[in-house]
Amino acid sequence: MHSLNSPAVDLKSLIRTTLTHNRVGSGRRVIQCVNVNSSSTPATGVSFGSGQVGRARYEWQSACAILASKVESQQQDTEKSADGVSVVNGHPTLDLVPVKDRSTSPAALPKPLSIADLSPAPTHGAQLRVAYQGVPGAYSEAAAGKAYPNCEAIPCDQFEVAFQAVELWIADRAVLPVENSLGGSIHRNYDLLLRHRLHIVGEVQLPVHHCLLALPGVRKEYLTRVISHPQALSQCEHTLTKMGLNVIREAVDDTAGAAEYIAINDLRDTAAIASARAAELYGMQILADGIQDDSGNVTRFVMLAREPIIPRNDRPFKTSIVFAHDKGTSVLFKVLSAFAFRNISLTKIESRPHRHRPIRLVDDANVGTAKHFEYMFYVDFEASMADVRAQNALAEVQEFTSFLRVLGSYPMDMTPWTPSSSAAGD
Ligand SMILES: O=C(O)C(=O)Cc1ccccc1
Repeated sequence: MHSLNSPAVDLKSLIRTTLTHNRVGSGRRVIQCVNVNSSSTPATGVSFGSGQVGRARYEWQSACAILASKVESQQQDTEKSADGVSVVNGHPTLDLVPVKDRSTSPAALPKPLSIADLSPAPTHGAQLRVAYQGVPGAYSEAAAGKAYPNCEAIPCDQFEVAFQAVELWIADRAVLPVENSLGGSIHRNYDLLLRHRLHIVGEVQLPVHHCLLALPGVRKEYLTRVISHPQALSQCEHTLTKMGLNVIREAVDDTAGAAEYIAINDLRDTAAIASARAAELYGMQILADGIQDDSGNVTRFVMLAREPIIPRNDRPFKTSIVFAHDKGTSVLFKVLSAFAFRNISLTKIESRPHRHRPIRLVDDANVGTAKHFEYMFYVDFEASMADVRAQNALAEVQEFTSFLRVLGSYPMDMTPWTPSSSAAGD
């Protein structure tokens, strides 16, 4: 997949370049941020609701982080309860800054945060800072606005950067798309949830209404290429074919970034699949509106924070867990029955290859060697960790599993259902 906003970078080596790890005094590990980009143009965050509140990137870079063991995320830690600091989520309204109030020049829009910006913010006001992957006009930005209407949305060039922005206190929350009703799970983001130590503190479901965008004056017949986020491409696949477009599809990091790329490079043979807001921001025309294959196209995002919220029982909650077992998948039935016996509904189950032990070899002298795949299972269920049924179910699950972690217990998005209209006519 191409990254349009920045050249392809090896994140690990960038982290090594940007952050020097020292030991001080007692042997405590110190992560020292090096100002690698002090001459760069300041990046400002998009503010929802209350107008633009700029925050200069060089301000962030002026301070150094002393954050013991916060950067290197550890995998496979067992967390069996969720308690801590309260965070509110799930506000129903979307309150974006009107595009006409802002400059429409791409150069005036906030630049996505990159790994070079990962030094901590100075003390800040009450406005919540929410990191998302993409550039302004991305659906993740809209999800941030739905979850936290008055937040300052901070664009990041990679998901990894959005996670680290929260871990390093540059942002208070990260918003992460995890699944789509048409395209399915965004697998990479499940892996990131496991690799990092952030907690899921909320979810929002966003109806996604895709448009086909091109530069002004470009006609469909001129197009040879359509670029977008892989999820957006797959959500519009049938409609693109029905439209008779003879184009190659190319995956890029985010939808709005695709529009920005076309605008910056004056590409007259390329269209982007992105939001109407991205069209306005980057001066693109909408060639076709509502090109998702299904009008009920909805993406689920989760909000992440450094601390879990205190689970409650007075409104619908969901809990997300991940578990593994070292003796294959036979444990799955037992785990699922722990929920079934307590009448707890599962809303989602996903399996991902076990990163450290993807294959288990079982030798049978007579017939050869069986190669079993090993998995991490992600399960969402409809109960709060404050609910004794959920506590008992997890106590039982713990008996069967070699690894169990509660990713978060958080309020369900209960906003009314408003499907977006689609060109597919279904
Ligand atoms: O690329 C974006 O705009 C995103 O936020 C990711 C995405 C892509 C397609 C549907 C929903 C979210």
